[in-house]
Amino acid sequence: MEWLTILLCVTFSLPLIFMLRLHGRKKLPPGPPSLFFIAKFLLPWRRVPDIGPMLRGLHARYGPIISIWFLRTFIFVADHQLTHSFLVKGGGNFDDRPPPNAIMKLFFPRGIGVSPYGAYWRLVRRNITMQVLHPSRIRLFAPARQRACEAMVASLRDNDADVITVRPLLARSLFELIVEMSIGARLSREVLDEMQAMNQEIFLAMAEFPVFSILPALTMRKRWARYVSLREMQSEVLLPLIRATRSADDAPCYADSLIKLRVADEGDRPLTDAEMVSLCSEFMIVTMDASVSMMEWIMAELVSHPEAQAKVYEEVRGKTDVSEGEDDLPYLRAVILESLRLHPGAHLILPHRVQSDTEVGGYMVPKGAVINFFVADLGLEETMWTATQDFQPERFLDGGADVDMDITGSREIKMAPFGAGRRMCPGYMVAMQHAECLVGTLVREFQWLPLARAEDATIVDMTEEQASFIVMKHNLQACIIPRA
Ligand code: HEM
Repeated sequence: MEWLTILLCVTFSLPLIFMLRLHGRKKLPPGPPSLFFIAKFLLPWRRVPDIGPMLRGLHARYGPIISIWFLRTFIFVADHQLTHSFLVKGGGNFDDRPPPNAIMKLFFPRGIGVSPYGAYWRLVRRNITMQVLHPSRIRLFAPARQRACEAMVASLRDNDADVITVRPLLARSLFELIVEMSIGARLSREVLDEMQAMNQEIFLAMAEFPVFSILPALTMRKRWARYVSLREMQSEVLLPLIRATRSADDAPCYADSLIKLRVADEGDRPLTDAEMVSLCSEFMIVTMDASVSMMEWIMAELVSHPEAQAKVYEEVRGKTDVSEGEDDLPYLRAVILESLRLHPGAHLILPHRVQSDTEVGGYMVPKGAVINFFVADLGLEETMWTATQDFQPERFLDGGADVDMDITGSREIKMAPFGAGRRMCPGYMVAMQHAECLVGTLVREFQWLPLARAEDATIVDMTEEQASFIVMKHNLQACIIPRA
């Protein structure tokens, strides 16, 4: 039944789409015919992230900026300078977001990431930046980081398994930390398990096949009903935690700031329950997988490169608190940057929407168009980097070619794992600090070795898989030796 509905929707949309594509074709960037795109991308088994690898081929054929018509103009950009022109030099013209798809609207209806450019977005963005992610606030969570690291090390010491699977270990420690930062609670293992499972289900829903997110009530009735009940559960679990009374001795958490926030433009009203649940779950769900994937790749590179691991160890040994953001771990910071260059997380950053007609690179970029930035290959571009395939953290250290690389891209974009411009990820500093803290602790306490396989005892399988992020196809497994 679901199949029949999809087929009918697509069939009846085709003539209209084709006519609309012809209209307005003149000055747009080149691109494949809409029909080709629909036939390839809107197949029922496609998932949202599948568009990344498809775009690589389209850019190779049509150039660094392409357009595709599907109910509106979609522009795809895969070039350092053009990305900089849009996101950094473009003023406010590209800082809007398109309306969220049905799944994002259900789970995060008033999240920062999906909010259109305007007063509400400025309010909630300023709030998270100043009240939670500002370095002075991050410092207050040092005890929480310490607890998460100690629990992680204890779980490894108590574990007598020969082989450690790294991802779930990192995911649990980071989740404990993120929960404490967002709702100020230290939850039991059972509650954390339940919340992690629920969040994972919501996260996977975000990558559903695009047609499902266009017409969910028609195309995926059963699944949609499940998602609606998940959203209800999400509110039931989170609201009491957000509204709970917290001790004045604890660091002020995200929920505290949301309760105090007032929307001045709307009669100075407080945030609604739905808004607070949206914002807290955005903090807990959307950011988790990106951070865990980043750390798993970093660990994989360190297991593959024992000489780099030894240098990280030299830096962190003897430090009780690894990384309090004092720039005192230059080599580990360089390892993180090098890993992000090679494994940038996602093919595309979040979509932006054009606010007024503009000409860029000789092409018309019309008002209302949705612009996507294909950032996955920026770190491998041979015109920008040397030895692109090699793992060389030294490039980011004194004397290295990229010592001045600016991850915010304000001067120049060389890689953009966190986006750039006014809608750049506000959590980039905390994400890197958490990586320093967790990875640094793992290396301080244990030596990490590849699995001893008969064929080659030094190889880690770095094959990528396109999930919601670019993840390791085979979760990193390693052997550990406690450091003396
Ligand atoms: C490795 C971890 C992370 C990666 C790779 C990442 C990446 C990104 C990217 C690419 C964007 C879109 C930028 C754009 O549209 O130009 C974004 C947006 C965002 N990120 Fe992150 N992020 C990470 C961790 C975090 C963390 C830890 C937080 C918060 C605690 C966070 C909060 C946000 C928010 C709220 C937005 C929406 C910004 C807006 O639309 O104004 N992220 N992130």
